Amino acid sequence: MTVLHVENIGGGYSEVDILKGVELQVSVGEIVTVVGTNGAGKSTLIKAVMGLLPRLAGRILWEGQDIARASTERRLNTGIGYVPQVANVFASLTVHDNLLVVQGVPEVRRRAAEMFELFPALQPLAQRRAGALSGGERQQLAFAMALMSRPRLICLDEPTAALSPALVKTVFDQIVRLPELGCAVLMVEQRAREALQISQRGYIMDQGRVAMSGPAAGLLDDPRAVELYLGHEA
Ligand SMILES: Nc1ncnc2c1ncn2[C@@H]1O[C@H](COP(=O)(O)OP(=O)(O)OP(=O)(O)O)[C@@H](O)[C@H]1O
Repeated sequence: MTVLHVENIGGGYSEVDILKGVELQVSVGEIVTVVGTNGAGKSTLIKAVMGLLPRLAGRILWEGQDIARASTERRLNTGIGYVPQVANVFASLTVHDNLLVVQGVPEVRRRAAEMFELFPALQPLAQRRAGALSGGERQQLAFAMALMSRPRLICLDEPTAALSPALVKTVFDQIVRLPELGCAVLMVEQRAREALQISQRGYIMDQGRVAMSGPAAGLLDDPRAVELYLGHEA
């Protein structure tokens, strides 16, 4: 069952179109990855889904309702979670307080306790200021904050950016578990091969358009996708 249907969207930050007729779907239980060339519009697509793009044409159907003109707050409240690439935690607050300040969460202390079970590495850091976390710890906190409201879809903007190879694995391992929690994933990633390896389906973007799409395993095996966009296995 499709939960998110991005229907032929266009738009951008000014009068120049960055997205040009992008079509994309995410179903229940899926991990869907968007990869592609630098500047292709991958992060812009995530911003469009979250209502953060100044100019947008087309429809974004969330569980059948068009949310293309809804506020970001409403999208968050209707079950879409978001982990931005930067500025994704409050540096001056403790880890625990970062979880407690998430808006509109019932039984917030109990949910925060659940997050410490889900991300055990955060438990001993509960009283540390988030500004003093490592990159990987901070990313786990950002995930935990997004999961506090039990979203049915989470949008991740380059979740492994600036992480060491060991931490990249930890973060991808966390992402793989999200569908089991009832949360589908739409992720934009520079680490194209690794991200597709944990995904059911993928989209390859080039200059604001979807150049190729399909089952992730098929894209990883496609000579044209490998040659133009994914590179050969290391
Ligand atoms: N806030 C902004 N204002 C104006 N133009 C922007 C803004 N953010 C991005 N752009 C432009 O939009 C285009 C697409 O950027 P975007 O960040 O979506 O690409 P991307 O595919 O995520 O790239 P990368 O893989 O390099 O992160 C680029 O030309 C970029 O310069």
